[in-house]
Amino acid sequence: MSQAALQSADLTITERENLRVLATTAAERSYSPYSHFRVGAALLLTDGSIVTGCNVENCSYRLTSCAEQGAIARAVAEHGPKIRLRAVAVANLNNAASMPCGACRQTLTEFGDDATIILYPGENGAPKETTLGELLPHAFRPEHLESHHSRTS
Ligand SMILES: O=c1ccn([C@H]2C[C@H](O)[C@@H](CO)O2)c(=O)[nH]1
Ligand SMILES: [Zn+2]
Repeated sequence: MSQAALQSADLTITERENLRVLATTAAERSYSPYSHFRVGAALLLTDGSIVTGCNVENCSYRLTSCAEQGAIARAVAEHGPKIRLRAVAVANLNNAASMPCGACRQTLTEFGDDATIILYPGENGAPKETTLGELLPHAFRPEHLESHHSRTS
Protein backbone atom coordinates (compact mmCIF):
# COMPACT_ATOMS: atom_id res chain seq x y z
CA MET A 1 0.00 0.00 0.00
CA SER A 2 1.31 3.47 -0.83
CA GLN A 3 2.24 5.86 1.96
CA ALA A 4 -0.33 8.31 0.64
CA ALA A 5 -3.12 5.84 1.38
CA LEU A 6 -2.14 5.74 5.06
CA GLN A 7 -3.00 8.38 7.62
CA SER A 8 -1.99 8.54 11.26
CA ALA A 9 -2.52 5.41 13.37
CA ASP A 10 -2.04 3.34 10.22
CA LEU A 11 -5.72 3.38 9.38
CA THR A 12 -6.33 3.45 5.67
CA ILE A 13 -8.64 6.00 4.10
CA THR A 14 -11.03 3.13 3.31
CA GLU A 15 -11.02 1.88 6.91
CA ARG A 16 -11.74 5.39 8.15
CA GLU A 17 -14.53 5.85 5.66
CA ASN A 18 -16.09 2.49 6.57
CA LEU A 19 -15.89 3.37 10.27
CA ARG A 20 -17.49 6.77 9.71
CA VAL A 21 -20.34 5.42 7.60
CA LEU A 22 -21.07 2.44 9.88
CA ALA A 23 -20.92 4.52 13.10
CA THR A 24 -23.24 7.11 11.54
CA THR A 25 -25.69 4.44 10.34
CA ALA A 26 -25.72 2.94 13.85
CA ALA A 27 -26.40 6.41 15.32
CA GLU A 28 -29.36 6.77 12.97
CA ARG A 29 -30.81 3.59 14.53
CA SER A 30 -30.33 4.84 18.10
CA TYR A 31 -33.25 4.39 20.50
CA SER A 32 -33.07 7.71 22.35
CA PRO A 33 -36.59 9.10 22.81
CA TYR A 34 -35.65 10.76 26.14
CA SER A 35 -32.38 12.57 25.43
CA HIS A 36 -32.68 12.73 21.61
CA PHE A 37 -28.89 12.34 21.74
CA ARG A 38 -28.20 9.77 19.03
CA VAL A 39 -24.86 7.96 19.30
CA GLY A 40 -23.37 5.19 17.16
CA ALA A 41 -20.10 3.31 17.68
CA ALA A 42 -18.11 1.24 15.21
CA LEU A 43 -15.28 -0.95 16.52
CA LEU A 44 -12.46 -1.97 14.18
CA LEU A 45 -11.08 -5.26 15.50
CA THR A 46 -7.53 -6.43 14.89
CA ASP A 47 -8.84 -9.11 12.47
CA GLY A 48 -10.26 -6.31 10.30
CA SER A 49 -13.93 -6.82 11.14
CA ILE A 50 -16.14 -3.92 12.18
CA VAL A 51 -18.88 -4.25 14.81
CA THR A 52 -21.40 -1.52 15.57
CA GLY A 53 -23.68 -0.47 18.42
CA CYS A 54 -25.95 2.42 19.31
CA ASN A 55 -27.32 3.86 22.52
CA VAL A 56 -30.52 2.26 23.78
CA GLU A 57 -32.40 4.30 26.37
CA ASN A 58 -35.00 3.15 28.86
CA CYS A 59 -37.94 4.91 30.52
CA SER A 60 -36.25 4.21 33.86
CA TYR A 61 -33.43 6.45 32.50
CA ARG A 62 -30.73 4.74 34.57
CA LEU A 63 -30.84 1.52 32.51
CA THR A 64 -29.69 3.33 29.38
CA SER A 65 -26.95 1.53 27.48
CA CYS A 66 -24.23 3.54 25.73
CA ALA A 67 -23.38 2.93 22.07
CA GLU A 68 -19.81 1.87 22.86
CA GLN A 69 -20.88 -0.66 25.49
CA GLY A 70 -23.53 -2.12 23.19
CA ALA A 71 -20.91 -2.51 20.47
CA ILE A 72 -18.48 -4.29 22.83
CA ALA A 73 -21.17 -6.75 23.97
CA ARG A 74 -22.02 -7.49 20.38
CA ALA A 75 -18.36 -7.85 19.34
CA VAL A 76 -17.73 -10.45 22.06
CA ALA A 77 -20.94 -12.29 21.18
CA GLU A 78 -20.03 -12.40 17.49
CA HIS A 79 -16.23 -12.81 17.63
CA GLY A 80 -15.47 -14.33 21.04
CA PRO A 81 -13.57 -13.29 24.17
CA LYS A 82 -10.19 -12.70 22.48
CA ILE A 83 -11.22 -9.60 20.53
CA ARG A 84 -8.76 -6.70 20.48
CA LEU A 85 -9.58 -3.17 19.36
CA ARG A 86 -7.59 -1.32 16.74
CA ALA A 87 -9.88 1.68 16.48
CA VAL A 88 -13.20 2.95 17.78
CA ALA A 89 -15.31 5.44 15.85
CA VAL A 90 -18.09 7.25 17.68
CA ALA A 91 -20.61 9.32 15.74
CA ASN A 92 -23.34 11.46 17.13
CA LEU A 93 -25.94 13.28 15.13
CA ASN A 94 -26.07 16.34 17.35
CA ASN A 95 -23.45 18.48 15.65
CA ALA A 96 -21.02 18.46 18.56
CA ALA A 97 -18.38 15.77 19.03
CA SER A 98 -18.93 14.09 22.38
CA MET A 99 -16.45 12.02 24.32
CA PRO A 100 -17.09 8.45 25.48
CA CYS A 101 -18.23 8.56 29.12
CA GLY A 102 -16.05 7.17 31.91
CA ALA A 103 -17.86 3.82 31.98
CA CYS A 104 -17.31 3.38 28.23
CA ARG A 105 -13.62 4.23 28.54
CA GLN A 106 -13.21 1.49 31.15
CA THR A 107 -15.22 -1.01 29.07
CA LEU A 108 -13.17 -0.29 25.93
CA THR A 109 -9.85 -0.45 27.81
CA GLU A 110 -10.51 -4.10 28.70
CA PHE A 111 -10.10 -4.95 24.99
CA GLY A 112 -7.47 -2.50 23.75
CA ASP A 113 -5.42 -0.17 25.87
CA ASP A 114 -4.24 2.12 23.10
CA ALA A 115 -6.83 1.92 20.35
CA THR A 116 -7.32 4.96 18.15
CA ILE A 117 -10.52 6.85 18.99
CA ILE A 118 -12.19 8.89 16.25
CA LEU A 119 -15.10 11.16 17.17
CA TYR A 120 -17.48 12.37 14.47
CA PRO A 121 -19.68 15.33 15.37
CA GLY A 122 -22.36 14.79 12.75
CA GLU A 123 -23.19 16.50 9.48
CA ASN A 124 -20.24 18.70 8.50
CA GLY A 125 -17.96 18.82 11.53
CA ALA A 126 -14.33 17.70 11.39
CA PRO A 127 -13.52 14.47 13.28
CA LYS A 128 -11.45 14.62 16.47
CA GLU A 129 -8.86 11.94 17.05
CA THR A 130 -7.30 10.65 20.24
CA THR A 131 -6.32 7.34 21.86
CA LEU A 132 -7.79 5.25 24.61
CA GLY A 133 -4.59 5.69 26.63
CA GLU A 134 -5.08 9.44 26.46
CA LEU A 135 -8.75 9.21 27.47
CA LEU A 136 -8.13 6.86 30.40
CA PRO A 137 -4.58 7.12 31.77
CA HIS A 138 -3.67 4.94 34.76
CA ALA A 139 -6.60 2.64 33.97
CA PHE A 140 -7.59 -0.29 36.13
CA ARG A 141 -6.51 -3.29 34.02
CA PRO A 142 -6.80 -7.10 34.09
CA GLU A 143 -3.10 -7.27 35.10
CA HIS A 144 -4.00 -5.66 38.42
CA LEU A 145 -6.16 -8.67 39.26
CA GLU A 146 -3.43 -11.09 38.16
CA SER A 147 -0.95 -9.81 40.73
CA HIS A 148 -3.69 -10.13 43.38
CA HIS A 149 -4.54 -13.72 42.35
CA SER A 150 -0.89 -14.78 42.40
CA ARG A 151 -0.72 -13.65 46.03
CA THR A 152 -3.99 -15.27 47.11
CA SER A 153 -3.91 -18.64 45.28
O1 LIG B 1 -20.30 7.42 26.19
C1 LIG B 1 -21.47 7.72 25.92
C2 LIG B 1 -22.15 8.74 26.57
C3 LIG B 1 -23.50 8.89 26.32
N1 LIG B 1 -24.15 8.07 25.42
C4 LIG B 1 -25.59 8.16 25.24
C5 LIG B 1 -26.36 7.66 26.46
C6 LIG B 1 -27.62 8.47 26.41
O2 LIG B 1 -28.59 7.76 25.65
C7 LIG B 1 -27.24 9.74 25.65
C8 LIG B 1 -27.14 10.96 26.53
O3 LIG B 1 -26.27 10.74 27.58
O4 LIG B 1 -25.98 9.49 25.05
C9 LIG B 1 -23.46 7.09 24.73
O5 LIG B 1 -24.03 6.35 23.94
N2 LIG B 1 -22.13 6.97 24.99
ZN1 LIG C 1 -20.77 5.66 27.85
